[in-house]
Amino acid sequence: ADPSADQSSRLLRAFFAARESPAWDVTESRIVSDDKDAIQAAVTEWTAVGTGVDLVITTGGTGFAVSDCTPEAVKPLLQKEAPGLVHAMLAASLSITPFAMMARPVAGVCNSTVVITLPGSPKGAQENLSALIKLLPHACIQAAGSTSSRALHSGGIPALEKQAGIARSPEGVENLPPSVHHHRHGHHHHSHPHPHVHKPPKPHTANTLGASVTRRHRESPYPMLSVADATAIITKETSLGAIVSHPVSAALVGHVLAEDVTAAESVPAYRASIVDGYAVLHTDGKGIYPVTSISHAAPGPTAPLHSGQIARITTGAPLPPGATAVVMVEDTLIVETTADGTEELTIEILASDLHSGENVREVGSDVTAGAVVLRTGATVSGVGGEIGTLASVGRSHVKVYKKPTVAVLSTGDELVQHDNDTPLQFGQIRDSNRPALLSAIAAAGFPTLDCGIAADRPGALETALRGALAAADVVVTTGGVSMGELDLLKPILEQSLNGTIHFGRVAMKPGKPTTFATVPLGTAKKLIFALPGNPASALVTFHLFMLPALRKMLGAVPHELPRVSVVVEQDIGLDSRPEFHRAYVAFGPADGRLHAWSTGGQRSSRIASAGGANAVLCLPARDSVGDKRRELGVVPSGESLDAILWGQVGVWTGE
Ligand SMILES: Nc1nc2c(c(=O)[nH]1)N[C@H]1C(S)=C(S)[C@@H](COP(=O)(O)OP(=O)(O)OC[C@H]3O[C@@H](n4cnc5c(N)ncnc54)[C@H](O)[C@@H]3O)O[C@H]1N2
Ligand code: MOO
Ligand SMILES: [Mg+2]
Repeated sequence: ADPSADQSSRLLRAFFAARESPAWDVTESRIVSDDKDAIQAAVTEWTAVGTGVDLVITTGGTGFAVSDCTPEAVKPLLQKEAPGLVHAMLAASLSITPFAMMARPVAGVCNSTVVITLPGSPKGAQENLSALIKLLPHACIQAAGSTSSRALHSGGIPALEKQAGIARSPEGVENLPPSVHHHRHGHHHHSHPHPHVHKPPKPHTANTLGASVTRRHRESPYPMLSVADATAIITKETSLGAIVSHPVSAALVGHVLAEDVTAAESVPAYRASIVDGYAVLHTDGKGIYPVTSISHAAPGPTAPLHSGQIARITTGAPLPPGATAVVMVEDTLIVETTADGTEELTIEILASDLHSGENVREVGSDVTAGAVVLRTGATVSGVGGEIGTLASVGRSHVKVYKKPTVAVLSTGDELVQHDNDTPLQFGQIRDSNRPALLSAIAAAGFPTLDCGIAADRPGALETALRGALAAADVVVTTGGVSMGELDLLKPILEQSLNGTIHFGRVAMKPGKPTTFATVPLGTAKKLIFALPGNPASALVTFHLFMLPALRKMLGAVPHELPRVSVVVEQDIGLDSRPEFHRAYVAFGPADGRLHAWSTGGQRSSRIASAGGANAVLCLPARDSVGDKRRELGVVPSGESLDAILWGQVGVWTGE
């Protein structure tokens, strides 16, 4: 009777408008009288084949009053009834009020559209809808006949079934006959203006390749993941590299062993002297003895030693057979030389209480043949200990996990090679991401492949990506993953490369549009990190997401970068997103703690914020912290924060 009194419709529209990821688009609402034919006419129109409406909800007319006839009107239109939805609504309402016993909702599918009858009371309607809302995206996708994440870019049903749910079917409005199309966007109940009357119609495709800019998404269809969830997905999708045989050489450094290494031979392989001095029979004791032979650390036979004789010997040289101990030269005196004074003839042994084996390295006393000297999972460090151990037991090759080769591709028409010496044209910038990432990846020990710059055109991007995928195990791109009409990475990954986008947005600063995908290629599954174009965002997300994944492929345990507690030496401002604030971390000898300083302006375009940084401070979102920090909007100087280390910590010299 009075449309302005329609509370339920307003509340339900607000309910849908408040939901993001997935977003719902309420395209039309209408008031009809409690008349079975009028109700059926409206529902039939909206659920007709080809309209693309995913969901029709009614509110009102579900009770016991004489005029209540909504269930009677809707039920015969349903080709499939959904008693489960009805059950969920009733259960939710019954937990709130016993009057729910008198509700008579129906729910089901008509053509490709889900239809639900809600009660008329604003509160009841919202309670019932809340009970179903999590499941509705999935229900709509099923009803629309699409189950694949690929529909995201091909027709408007969002990815990730469990989270999805834009109120559209794959047919999309563009396929409608003109009359219906006109109706969908032209006909509105007079007192219920179209909710998007001030905006162009919502697009039904996310940067569909070849579609015009007017059809791009105005809200990202990708759910916003937490950093932890995004990390977990990457870890799950990342597998150990293949096991390969690698020469024991400097190039082995940084690899992780894929076998237990046993010693094929004993070290030492002969009884060797630990000191420079004289080999003796320990039972002979103090006294003057003739030097009857000489043993140097060199291959070759050594004459046997008998009681009453001694042999001059150097460190590491083989003991003459029969010798049982070695006396250091410092514990002897020279008694007699040859006439020309160049050779020793007799020596006085001053040491007493010699025991058998004194100053002797027995066979296998450093390493016994057959013993394990290095275990699977050991990292061959640059310290040299592992290479030295492998060399000492005679290994020429060892099994390791293959290091992934990483291809680096920059995208963007504005980019020029950094060392191009012609002056920049208006609108050009130098490509800083590629040299920065190539260096960071190489410094972390991974082989790299420079794939240059790809233009912001689907064909060029696809060709560049295919080349990178064919040549490398992991591909990293920068740019083209946000909301611009030339942000083409996501649609190309899905539509052209048959890839799966595992996530396309992360709740973090910088790095919000960080995208992670896998692409099947033959029997292999290649990883693609499509990082944001902003230079600081690219470096932060590389260290946070990609470097740990590369380390996992390598076999490193743990594969995460070290996380430590630091004392901040300045107030550090908090953002509404969890932030990774570039910082310099140094050890303070005075208090034995790690201290941190900001690298200055943190805007994601400012690559200098990563200059001098050896860590990022892990700042919680402002709203998530305790009262004091929230009020101040800062973590005050002197307080502690977690930091993720990117490089070696410095030492605080007090300056
Ligand atoms: N409407 C919205 N706009 C933007 C959003 C958003 O959520 N809604 N997110 C912003 C955030 S956050 C970031 S980060 C960027 C990400 O942008 P893209 O990944 O799409 O990258 P581009 O648009 O291609 O470039 C962004 C920026 O970075 C510069 N760039 C790109 N490549 C390089 C390179 N190799 N070396 C140096 N600089 C590079 C480029 O010129 C742009 O200035 O989107 C925001 N927008
Ligand atoms: O996430 Mo963006 O990386 O803030 O600039
Ligand atoms: Mg962009």
